Amino acid sequence: MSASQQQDQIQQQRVFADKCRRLHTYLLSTKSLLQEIGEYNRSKWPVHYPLARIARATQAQQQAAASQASSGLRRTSSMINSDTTLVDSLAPVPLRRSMTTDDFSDTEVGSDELRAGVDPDSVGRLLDPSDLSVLKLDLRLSYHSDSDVMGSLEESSIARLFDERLAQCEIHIDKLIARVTDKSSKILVTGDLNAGKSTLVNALIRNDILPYDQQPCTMLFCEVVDASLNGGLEEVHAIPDMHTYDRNSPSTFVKVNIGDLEDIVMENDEQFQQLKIYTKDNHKDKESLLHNGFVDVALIDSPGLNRDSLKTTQLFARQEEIDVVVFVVNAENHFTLSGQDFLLNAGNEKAHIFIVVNRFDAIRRKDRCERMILDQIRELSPLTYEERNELVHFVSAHEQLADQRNGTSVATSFSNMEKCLRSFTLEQRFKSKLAPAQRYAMNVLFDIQYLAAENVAAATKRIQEINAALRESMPKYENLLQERTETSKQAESMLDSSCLEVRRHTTAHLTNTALHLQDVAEKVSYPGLLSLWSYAENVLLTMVRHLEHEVSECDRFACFTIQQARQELAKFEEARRRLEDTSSSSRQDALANKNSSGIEGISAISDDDTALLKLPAHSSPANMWEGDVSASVTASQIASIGSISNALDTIQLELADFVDLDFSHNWGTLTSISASASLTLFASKPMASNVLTLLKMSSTMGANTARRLMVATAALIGLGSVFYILSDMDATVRRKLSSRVSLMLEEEGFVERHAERLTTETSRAIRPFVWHLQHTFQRMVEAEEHRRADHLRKRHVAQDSQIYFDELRIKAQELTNAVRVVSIDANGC
Ligand SMILES: Nc1nc2c(ncn2[C@@H]2O[C@H](COP(=O)(O)OP(=O)(O)OP(=O)(O)O)[C@@H](O)[C@H]2O)c(=O)[nH]1
Repeated sequence: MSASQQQDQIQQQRVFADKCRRLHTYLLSTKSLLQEIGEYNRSKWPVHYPLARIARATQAQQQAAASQASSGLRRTSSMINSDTTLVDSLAPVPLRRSMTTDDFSDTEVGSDELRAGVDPDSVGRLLDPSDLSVLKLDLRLSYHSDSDVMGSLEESSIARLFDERLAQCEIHIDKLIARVTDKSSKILVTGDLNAGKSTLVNALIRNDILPYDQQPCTMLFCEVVDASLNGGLEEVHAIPDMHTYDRNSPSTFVKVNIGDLEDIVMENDEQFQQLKIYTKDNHKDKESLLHNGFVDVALIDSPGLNRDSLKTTQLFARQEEIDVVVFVVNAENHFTLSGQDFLLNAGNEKAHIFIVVNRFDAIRRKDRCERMILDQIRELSPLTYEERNELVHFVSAHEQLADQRNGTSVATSFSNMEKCLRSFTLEQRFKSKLAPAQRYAMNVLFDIQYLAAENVAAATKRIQEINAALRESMPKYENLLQERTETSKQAESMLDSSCLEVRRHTTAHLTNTALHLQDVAEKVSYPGLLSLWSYAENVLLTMVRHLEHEVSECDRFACFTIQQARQELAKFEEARRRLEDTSSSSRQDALANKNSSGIEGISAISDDDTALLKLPAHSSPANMWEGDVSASVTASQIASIGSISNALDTIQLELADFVDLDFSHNWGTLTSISASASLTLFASKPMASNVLTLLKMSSTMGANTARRLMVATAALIGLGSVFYILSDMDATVRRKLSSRVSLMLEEEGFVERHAERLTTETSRAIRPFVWHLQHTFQRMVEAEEHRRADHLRKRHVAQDSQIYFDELRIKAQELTNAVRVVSIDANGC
């Protein structure tokens, strides 16, 4: 190698190291974007995922694939079929069509639309559902049944699935980071059983170390590395767990004698995951793969593809850590179905595969074989076919080994293959090592842009919907406030007027009753002087009964007033219910519309609100408005009347109730009883003046005459008085008792007490209805306010999300451009 060539290689390694560093940084940034989105998805805004559109696109893709499969190439072997789901989920998703044509070559990724970020046209392209790749949710179980099933998935379930997908992407990025930072290159040698993989590895390192046989023999992965990586010691380490393996820690592996290698390779019973073989490359010059002076290379010999499904799955899983895939084809068999399937899947991440068609020595018509295999490669890996001169080689590893043993020169075809492989591994390390990481990062970043644009649109739509809902509900809210104020005022005023009416009626009615008690007593028949005592008792009882009756009358009036007030309040309640029904039905209509438009967030609020509108049990007595209010009022009034009756019962008949010396109240009666002229004369004057008149007369008539006259007069007066008293006895009883009862009622505040009692009862009977009305209105207002506050809160979240996703889209765009530039200035590195 000339000095200038060496300079070139050093320069290339420097550029490569710089690319690794930059890509490493961008992968970390991409990962932190994913973490940020995950956090946002979990805590603030469930990422809106265009599920239905993606389902439709997926179905279309599946149909297209099915029709392609039925008309053309079969993709899967029977052995792979059982693991398709697992394999698909492990394999990275292919880059979008526009990005796969040239594997990030300058001409392809440097397209104007990508350079400029996402312009309106490219947003249109990004919004194509089929464009979502890495972050596409794995919902194939639902796809085949019905796309509507996917539409029925709840937002929260999708958010959870999306979160899991993000976590998977982060893990994959971690592996890519490990790969980018890994200074060594790993070459996986794979292919069908008995294709000659082990023989090829031996030939490549000029060392007959790996066992080979006509029968299938390689049972586990054998990684061959230069002994210099083990302090120059040639050793074989059998490793049970690759994650814990450390060559300096003997507990993490079992050292195997090289002589026992064949046994362990052929009969591994799943005890070991891998063999690490530290050996010497017997190349004489610096053309050696393992020993190239620039980078540590590992050659990994793998079990045959169609060995068993577990091994095949492991092989697919290992692709992430593999830089170069050398696919060994048996020239006698061409590509088997499992080989075809492997190439198709490997192409998802590695656009270029290094293909070695081995056992070419056994082929008689070589040109025909070559043509047929190249035709297959064109179908399976077009990019590899495009570079077939460098990437497809027809060799005989077996002959090569024999030549080495014999010390004869290496066949041209084989040495050409070695040169190309070295070049592919060393000089095109970007393609083999960095491009998969770059491709994956680009896919993730495109997906982020796509989802960010989707979410900006979803947030904008939600803001518009919330604004419309707020606008629409504003007049209703104002109307509700007005209705509440007016109804409350009217209900209060009805309560006050009812109480006032009852008080006024009770006061007037009972005052009048107390004034006319004597009239009531007159209705009691007088049985005569001999039954005077029982007459007095009857009079008293009649007055009490009358009083009770009149109080009852007042109570009935109060009941009637309460009923009327309740009926009026029931009308208010009816109007309120109508208002409530109208607003809830219009809200349900709005909800139905919103749900059909796919915005589920609002429905969640409204369910809460409906619950709020329901009154608590204690505030909404069952059939409150249907009950008979009179019952409760009557119950209380009886107790009150009882207390009034008891007071009257304390009145005892007294002698004074039967005698009334005050004649002034009924002179007419007295006149009729004293028929005599003298008495008429006396009766027309006060007693004192009568006596004076008598004294004057005595001076003119003489003393004896006057004395006789006076005695006669006195006797007459006495007799008249007695007669008068006896004949006026019933009136006296009525008069005296009525005045005593009146006096007692006055003293007890009979009228005021009943007026107060009935006013209180009326208030107590009506007040709950007023409260209920006010309370239910208040609940309606609160529910509406809660709904409005919730709308505002959701709008705030949507506004934040709008800004967040817009910024996220820009960040992802910038990062996409930065990641893309890593390959633009590749300059052949
Ligand atoms: N004629 C011919 N035979 C070859 C060639 N390469 C390998 N063989 C033979 O093919 C048989 C299988 O070779 P291996 O290297 O064990 O094949 P393999 O792909 O590693 O086999 P498994 O690991 O079991 O899948 C052996 O007998 C080899 O000698 C070749 O180029 N020409």
